[in-house]
Amino acid sequence: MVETNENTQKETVREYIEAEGEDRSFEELGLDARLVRALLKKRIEKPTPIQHVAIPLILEGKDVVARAKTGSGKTLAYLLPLLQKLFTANPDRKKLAPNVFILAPSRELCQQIYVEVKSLLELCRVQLKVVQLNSNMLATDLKAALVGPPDVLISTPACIAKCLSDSILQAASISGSLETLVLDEADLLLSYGYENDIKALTPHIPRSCQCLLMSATSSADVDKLKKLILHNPFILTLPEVGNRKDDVIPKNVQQFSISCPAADKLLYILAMLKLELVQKKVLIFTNTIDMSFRLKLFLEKFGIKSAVLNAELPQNSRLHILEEFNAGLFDYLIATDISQSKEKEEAPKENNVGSRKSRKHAKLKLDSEFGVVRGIDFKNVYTVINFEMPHNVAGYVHRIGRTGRAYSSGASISLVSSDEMDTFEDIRSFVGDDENNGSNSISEFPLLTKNAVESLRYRAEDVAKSITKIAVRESRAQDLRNEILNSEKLKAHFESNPRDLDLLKHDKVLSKSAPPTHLRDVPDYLIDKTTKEARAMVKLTRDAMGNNNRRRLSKRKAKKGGDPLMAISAGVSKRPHKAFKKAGASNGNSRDRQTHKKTEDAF
Ligand SMILES: Nc1ncnc2c1ncn2[C@@H]1O[C@H](COP(=O)(O)OP(=O)(O)OP(=O)(O)O)[C@@H](O)[C@H]1O
Repeated sequence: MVETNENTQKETVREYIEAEGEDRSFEELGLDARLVRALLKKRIEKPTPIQHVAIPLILEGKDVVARAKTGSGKTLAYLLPLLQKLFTANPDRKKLAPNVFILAPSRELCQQIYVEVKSLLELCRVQLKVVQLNSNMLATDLKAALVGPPDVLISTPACIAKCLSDSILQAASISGSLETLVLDEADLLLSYGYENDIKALTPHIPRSCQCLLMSATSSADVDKLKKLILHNPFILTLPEVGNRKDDVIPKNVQQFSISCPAADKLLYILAMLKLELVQKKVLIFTNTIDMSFRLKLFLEKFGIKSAVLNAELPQNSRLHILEEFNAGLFDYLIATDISQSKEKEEAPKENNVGSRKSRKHAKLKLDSEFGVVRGIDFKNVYTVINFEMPHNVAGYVHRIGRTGRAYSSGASISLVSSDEMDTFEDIRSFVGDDENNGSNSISEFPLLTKNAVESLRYRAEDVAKSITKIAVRESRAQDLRNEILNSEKLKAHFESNPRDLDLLKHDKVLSKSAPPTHLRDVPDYLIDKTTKEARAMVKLTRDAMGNNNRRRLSKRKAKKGGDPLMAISAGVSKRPHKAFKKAGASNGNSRDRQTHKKTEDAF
């Protein structure tokens, strides 16, 4: 194996960026006209920085390790050149196994990559065989899928290892045919317990195979993989996504916090959502599944419908919930991304169902926190709310990374109680909050006034009391039963109608009794002037962003059978309207005035 000389390579890349400039178009990066046209149809016009550097290097056949922040477009950075190489490959070359393996840590991610590849191929009108395999498939189905063989195989390392050990894939065929190997979300693969599966594959990776490692964070695990698989890679850690810790959160995400007692969190989130002080769509994080159901039940009493997403749900349901949320069929998704051994919520390996192997690894438990959401491209999420704070900085970075994807903007609001203050301080210092320096990365959320909160206290506390532990447990069990039934229906249905999103709804009301009508609307006399102004401003921005049209548009497209994901991206302008800048919000509080400018930019 050639010794990796990272320093030399880093220098080369830096020189490369400086020499080539940073504002080249996709054509200028050497991309095929069909791919450029396909991107335009997806409203993707200019490369992101990681694409800017990675695409030409991958086209040249270099091994690449790319580290770029969440939402920076890493998937297209490798997919575009990889497809282009397949477009121009000699069709008569020897092929006994797929030419390209794309390995990702979860089935959700495999599915996401698969959908992206299929849509690019459809738009390019190029016929390539792409398959997505998972370990739960029967050996006969795996064999049938590999007949051909396909050009691109998207899977988890566990499934590849299974195919090898069951002789569904022949080691010699891989050695003779594999041209490109991608390890996506490489920082997760080892911590998800895939080390042995990857080691089963490595001896069969031919020396000529181009290897690409994509990750959002650097870690000892990425280094280990690098040594295991790569020869002399280009290490891409772009200056703008460099090692400085304050670079980790995308600049287009405005971060806010609200300090409040733990017991008041339901009240605070109710005030934010009910008074429409945050921009939709909203992704809300809780630390336990029980809390997500408590929150869902609480919000639905006030007429706010939401869906829950967690590692306990069957795979098909999880994929379907994601699809519906991405298509804009509901605006509030409550996700639980932290596994609680107490609750047996392990989320390891591809299907996030606890396994013996995974439970052995304490390290896995820590990293499996991100099993449900890490790397998932939630479309058009504007606001991420930490209803409960993540347990560490990495959790924060990955949660916040679900908004502000690519060139879009977003906001995050963290509800911080006194017992979460230590973690919050760690996060603040990590993201570069330094009061002494006058820099303030996480500001106090300025739109929610004390009056607004207090106006809802009586109702909120009354309703919160009615949501007992038993009610939460029953709802959780009910939802799981529903989703298991759904999952079977979905499986059958998706086989014949892969794009039909309207079959099942995931944001349905769980309470046995209908929400009381008097809680649905907040009477006008309860809302003070400042809150009304803030709400008007958020509404104005929403209108300007076209968010109100999104729902209608996506539903219409979904009914027609069009690609709902594309329908959204085509329908939404991600830029706030100028008019918004003119609208103001002030609650008379001087600290709020200080952050006012920042809020204008954010919303
Ligand atoms: N050049 C571009 N211009 C605009 N949007 C883009 C561009 N490239 C990718 N996107 C969009 O940005 C979003 C995020 O891309 P992607 O999922 O590849 O990010 P990522 O870097 O893999 O993030 P993560 O580390 O969280 O997985 C996707 O919706 C993608 O379609």
